[in-house]
Amino acid sequence: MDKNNERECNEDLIRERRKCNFNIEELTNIVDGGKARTARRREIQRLLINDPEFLDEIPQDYMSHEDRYSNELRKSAHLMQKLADQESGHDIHQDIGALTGILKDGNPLMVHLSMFIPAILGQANSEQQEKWLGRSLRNEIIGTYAQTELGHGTFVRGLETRATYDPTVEEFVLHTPTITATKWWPGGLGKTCNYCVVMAQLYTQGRCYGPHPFIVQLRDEETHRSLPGITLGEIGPRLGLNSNDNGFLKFENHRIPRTNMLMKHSQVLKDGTYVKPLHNKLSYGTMMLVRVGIVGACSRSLQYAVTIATRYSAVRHQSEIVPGQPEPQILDYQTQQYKVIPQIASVFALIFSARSLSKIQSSVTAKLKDGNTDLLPELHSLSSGLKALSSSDASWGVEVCRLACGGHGYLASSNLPRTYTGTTCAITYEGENTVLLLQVARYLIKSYRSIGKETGASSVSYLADQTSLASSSSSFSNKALVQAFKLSALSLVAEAEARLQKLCDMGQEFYHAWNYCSVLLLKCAEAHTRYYICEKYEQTVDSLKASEGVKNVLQSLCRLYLIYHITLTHGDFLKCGALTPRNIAVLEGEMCDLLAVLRPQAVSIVDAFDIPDELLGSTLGCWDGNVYQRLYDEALKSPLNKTDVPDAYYKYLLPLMKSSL
Ligand SMILES: CC/C=C\C/C=C\C/C=C\C/C=C\C/C=C\C/C=C\C=C\C(=O)SCCNC(=O)CCNC(=O)[C@H](O)C(C)(C)COP(=O)(O)OP(=O)(O)OC[C@H]1O[C@@H](n2cnc3c(N)ncnc32)[C@H](O)[C@@H]1OP(=O)(O)O
Ligand SMILES: Cc1cc2nc3c(=O)[nH]c(=O)nc-3n(C[C@H](O)[C@H](O)[C@H](O)COP(=O)(O)OP(=O)(O)OC[C@H]3O[C@@H](n4cnc5c(N)ncnc54)[C@H](O)[C@@H]3O)c2cc1C
Repeated sequence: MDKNNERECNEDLIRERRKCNFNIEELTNIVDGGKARTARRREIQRLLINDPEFLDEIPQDYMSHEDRYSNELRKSAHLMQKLADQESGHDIHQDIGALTGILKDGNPLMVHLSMFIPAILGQANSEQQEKWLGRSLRNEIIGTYAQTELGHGTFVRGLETRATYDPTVEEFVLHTPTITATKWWPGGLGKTCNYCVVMAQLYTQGRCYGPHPFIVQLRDEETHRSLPGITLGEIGPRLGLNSNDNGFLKFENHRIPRTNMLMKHSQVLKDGTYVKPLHNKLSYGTMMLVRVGIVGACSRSLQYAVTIATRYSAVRHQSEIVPGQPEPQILDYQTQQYKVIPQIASVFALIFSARSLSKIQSSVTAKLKDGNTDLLPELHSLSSGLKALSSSDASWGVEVCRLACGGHGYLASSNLPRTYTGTTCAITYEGENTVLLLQVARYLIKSYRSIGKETGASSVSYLADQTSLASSSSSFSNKALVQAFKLSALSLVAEAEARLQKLCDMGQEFYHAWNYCSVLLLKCAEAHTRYYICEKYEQTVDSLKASEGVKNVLQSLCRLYLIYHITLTHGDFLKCGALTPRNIAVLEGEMCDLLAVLRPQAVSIVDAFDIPDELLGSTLGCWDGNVYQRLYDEALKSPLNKTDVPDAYYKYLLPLMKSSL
């Protein structure tokens, strides 16, 4: 589609784009993280969308379960080949964002890329990397990450799969002792992978040392048949990601060499001696890495959904605002703006926090190389909190966008249902959100109780700022609003700690008291993480070197985000005295003003997300706004439309209609 050719475009969208008062390309560069990254993303996307191999013969929704898998595997394999062929040496992990949308409904190689390779990088020692990293990067072996079992997902310490060391032959014996110990869920495990990293309870010299990672060959490298002692299969249809062949796996006393235990952090020596790691949660590192990646992935899903909903809201006309006048664009309804525009603001919140988290991760990783694990707990807390809030915000945001498109949003061809099912899974995988938030709360309470001790953890240093509990501000700058978030988080942590302490003073065991306070603890974790997001948003926008137009747009979006979230949880702000009822009322009024200010820029802001139509894959969200013709054309692809009268009519309906004669 030629974006300069207005003649092909819907008139409403032409008018919207003429209202733009900022430099779209500049905003695109901010979204991508710089001009060079925009250029690189575009180059990759051009490479993909001009390739007919990525086209589906028929829409996926009309394919059988097997055909869907096969079709996505075909495209995934082609994608890997294509990226490997590029002389410019694309780093698929760096460029993962550029690939969003090319593969639909999951892809069978996703966990190979996002977990198997990172597990080798993060958990294997140098000899092991020598053996497996190159092969996995060249796709000579394809792997997954098999941790979750039928009986245990969250509680990793409760895993039942055993790896028992046999020093006589220097092998581990992998065994699945019960039905509940069956590995269940790993992406690509069913039919695609021939290797995997298995998390199993390590037994040596008669002692259990807890879950550790092992690399295990599952299938013959020539025939792809599952190896003796291994039972493998796919777990069946899911809400979404149906081409991911999530699988099950059982071991029957399956033997692997000692050197298949991933030994970067802990080791089992030939005689069976266990050498412990620097920190006992280092074996959870792969999960932490992916949690960081999920924050960015969620911002991309939301970009897709909000691009669709905003463009459609500009094209769609419905009802009337002024009696007797033509039907307005639905984007002119304030309630519609309230659905869509905060989601645009949320995209930037997630982008900026993802970047900040990535930086922290890099510095913690660098310190780990020098044997310093001091900041690991803080990274665990931040990555858990941000993974949880980004996935729940994005899932809710995508669903709001779907609802904002009325009936058409329910159609598969809008691409909103699939965007939703592809996002909501992130609430569950890589650590169920409630569970991760309770990990954040654990860290907060611990930090609160150790006020005065120097930990070097900056994200919780505010907990020591007791004076701020008394100081509600009368100013309403963005900085002042961020302070209100801080006050609200601090006050919730203080309240939860006091409640816990009171219960313990009354004789309750700490763990019972913890469970009894866990709804409040969850709120603490959410408030703390929201404060982190708001602070990064405000700081990033404030320090941004940008043109006036772009800066104004981002400042308005940031302010909308702050106010929107205050209004959603205003009780917490009132309770701690950070804001008064009058303040809240003023902010609510200002939120409506901001919606009106941002409304004329909405289409241009989502244009700045720069998602090519071929990747957006939506009848409602295309750049040209030619919504109705596309909806009609897609409907014609339904196999039911191949004949005027379907066979099922003769088989079932006709007999029913004639039965009473
Ligand atoms: C080069 C590659 C680059 C990039 C690639 C990366 C990303 C790709 C990009 C985008 C991703 C997009 C899409 C996603 C892709 C794939 C998703 C598809 C597949 C999904 C896979 C999975 O779901 S795998 C399975 C995931 N499972 C879980 O997450 C389980 C959750 N449970 C747990 O983590 C733990 O059980 C628990 C943390 C809840 C509790 O652990 P437990 O051992 O029982 O804990 P306790 O003994 O109670 O101790 C708690 C103390 O331990 C500390 N702790 C816990 N975890 C950590 C950690 N990771 N690090 C540091 N410390 C940790 C905790 O703070 C407690 O400390 P105390 O001091 O308070 O005791
Ligand atoms: C699409 C998808 C892909 C996946 N891919 C993989 C993969 O590649 N590899 C892999 O190993 N796994 C994978 N998983 C599994 C995933 O990691 C687990 O489903 C997840 O960790 C949650 O565990 P669970 O299913 O056992 O839920 P449960 O832990 O049983 O959770 C059920 C409920 O119990 C609550 N709950 C549990 N523990 C606590 C607690 N301590 N405190 C309070 N509430 C609690 C939860 O909040 C939740 O409401 C995948 C899952 C999905 C959905």
